Amino acid sequence: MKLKYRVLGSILGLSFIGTCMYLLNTLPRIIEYTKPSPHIRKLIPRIVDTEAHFSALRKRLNKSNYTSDEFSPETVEGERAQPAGREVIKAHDQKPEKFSDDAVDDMLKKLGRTHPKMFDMEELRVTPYESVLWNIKKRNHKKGIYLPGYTDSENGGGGSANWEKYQRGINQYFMYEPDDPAVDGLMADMEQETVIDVEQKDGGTQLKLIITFQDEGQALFKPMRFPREVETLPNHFYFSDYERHYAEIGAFHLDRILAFYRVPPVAGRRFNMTYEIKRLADRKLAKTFFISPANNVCFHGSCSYYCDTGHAICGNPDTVEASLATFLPPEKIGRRKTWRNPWKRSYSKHRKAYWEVYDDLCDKVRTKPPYNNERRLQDLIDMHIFDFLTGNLDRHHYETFRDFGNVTFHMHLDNGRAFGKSHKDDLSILAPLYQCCVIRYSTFIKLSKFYLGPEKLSNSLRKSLNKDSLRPILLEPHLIALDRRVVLILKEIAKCLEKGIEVENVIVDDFF
Ligand SMILES: Nc1ncnc2c1ncn2[C@@H]1O[C@H](COP(=O)(O)OP(=O)(O)OP(=O)(O)O)[C@@H](O)[C@H]1O
Ligand SMILES: [Mn+2]
Repeated sequence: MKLKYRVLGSILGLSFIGTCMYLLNTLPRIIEYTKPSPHIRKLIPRIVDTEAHFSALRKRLNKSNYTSDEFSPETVEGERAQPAGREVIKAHDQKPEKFSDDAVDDMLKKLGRTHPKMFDMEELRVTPYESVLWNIKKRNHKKGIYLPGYTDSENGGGGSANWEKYQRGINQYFMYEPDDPAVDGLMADMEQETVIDVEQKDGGTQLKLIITFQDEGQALFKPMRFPREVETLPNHFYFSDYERHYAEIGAFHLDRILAFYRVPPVAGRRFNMTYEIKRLADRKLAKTFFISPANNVCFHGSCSYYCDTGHAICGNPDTVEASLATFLPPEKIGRRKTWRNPWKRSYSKHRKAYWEVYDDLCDKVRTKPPYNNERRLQDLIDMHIFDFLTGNLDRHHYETFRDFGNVTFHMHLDNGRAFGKSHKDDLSILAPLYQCCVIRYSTFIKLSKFYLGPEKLSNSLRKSLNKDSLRPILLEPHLIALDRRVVLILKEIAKCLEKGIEVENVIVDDFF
C-alpha cells in the first residue's frame, strides 16, 4: 500500500515538474503571439510599457531578447544590417517631387509687373546663375578691410602656403574672396598634405581633433560615425544628435554656391587611424584606441558626452572618413566675438524658446544694436535661410571678427548637425524670416533664380560636391530636399507680401 502511494506520488511529482518545464519553454512564444499588433500599440501607449515588461520576463525565462528566433538578429535576407533603431534612407523614398507653387508663381509675376527693374523675372530665367552672381557683385561694390593683424605687421603675413593666403584674404565682408585660387589650393592641400601632429580640441560635447599638416596649416577634424544613409533618430532632440562629417562638407559647398562666403573651407579626407592619428597623438588620446570585436581600429578620445567605448569612432578596419575645416587665424590676429542668436532654441526638452511662443521677438530685436545697423538683421535672416536649407537646428551662437566691427559677415561655423532629416522641412528654422518679414534682395534673387531654373540648387550642389574626394557627400534625398526648401522659403515671402507689407520693406536692398 505504502509503495503504491510512493509510486503515485513520484508520478504526480514528475508530471508536475514536466508541466513546469514545458510551460517555461513555451511561455516566451505565447507572449510573442499575444503581443498587441503595432496598430493597437499606437492607439494604447500604455501597452508599450507592458512590452518592456514582457521583454524583461522573456529575458529571465530564456535569456533571449530577440522578438523571433526564426532569423538572425544581425541580418535579414536581402537587407543590409543597419545600426539598431536608426532611420535609414531607402531607395524607394526617392519619388519625383514638384518644385513649383502657385503662390510663388503669382508673387514673381506680380513683382515683375510692379517693379520691372528690380524683378525682371524673364531676364532672370534666361541669365545663367554665374552671371546673376556677377551682376549682384557689380552692384555691391563695397571694399572691405582685411584683418589688421595681417596688414599692419609681419605676423605670419608673408607666407606663401595656401592656408596663409586664405587667412590673409579674409575680409570684412567675406570669409574668402570668391575667386581666390588659394581656396581650391587649400582644399587640395587638406586632402593630400602629410599630417605631422594630432591633438584633441578642448570644449564642445563631441570629439574633435586639431590636425597639423607639414606646411604648418591646421584643420578641425570631425569623424564619420554612421553611413550616409543613416538619418537623425526621430525621437532624438537636435541637441543630442551626432555630428556628421558630410554635413560640414555639404554646408561649405552650399554656402559657396549661394555666394554667402561665410563658412571656412572644408574638405573630406580618409585617414589611416593607426599611422595618421594614433602614431601622432599624445599619450592621453593614444590610450583611448582599441580593437573592436569586429577587428576594427576604434578610439573615443575624451570629451563631455560622447567620448566612451560605447560611442567610439571605428575604422574600416583602420581607415576613417573625416571632414577637415581649415583653421581660422589665431586669436591674436583674428580676435572673434561670439553673439547669442536671438532665435536660439531652448536646449531643454521641457522648455520652449520665447520666439516659439510669441510672435513679437523681431519688434524687440530690430530696433537694438547690432540689428538696427545696415546689414545685421539681413545677415541673421540669411543665416536662418541657410540653416533651413540644411536642416540645422543647432545655431545657438555665431561669431564675427572683432576688428571688422559691426558691419561685417556672420561666420557660419559648426554645421555638423545639418542634413540629418532629408524628408522633414523644419519651417520653424525660418522664424526670423516670417516673424520679421524681411529678406535681403540679393538672397531673394538667388533663390528666385534657383526656383526658375533651369539649373536647380540640387544640381549645382551635386556638381560641386563631386569634386570632394569622399564623393558622394550628400545622398539624393538631401539634395532634392534643397529644391523643395527653396520653394518653401519663397512661399513665406509671398505670405508677407500678401499681408500688404510694402515690397521695399520685405525685400530689402542693402547692397550686400
Ligand atoms: N575652422 C575653425 N577654426 C578655428 N576654430 C574653429 C573653427 N571652427 C570652429 N571653431 C571653434 O571651435 C569651437 C568648437 O567647434 P564646433 O562649433 O564645431 O563645435 P561645438 O559646437 O563647440 O561642439 P559641440 O557641437 O560638440 O558642442 C567653436 O565654437 C569655434 O569657436
Ligand atoms: Mn556643434
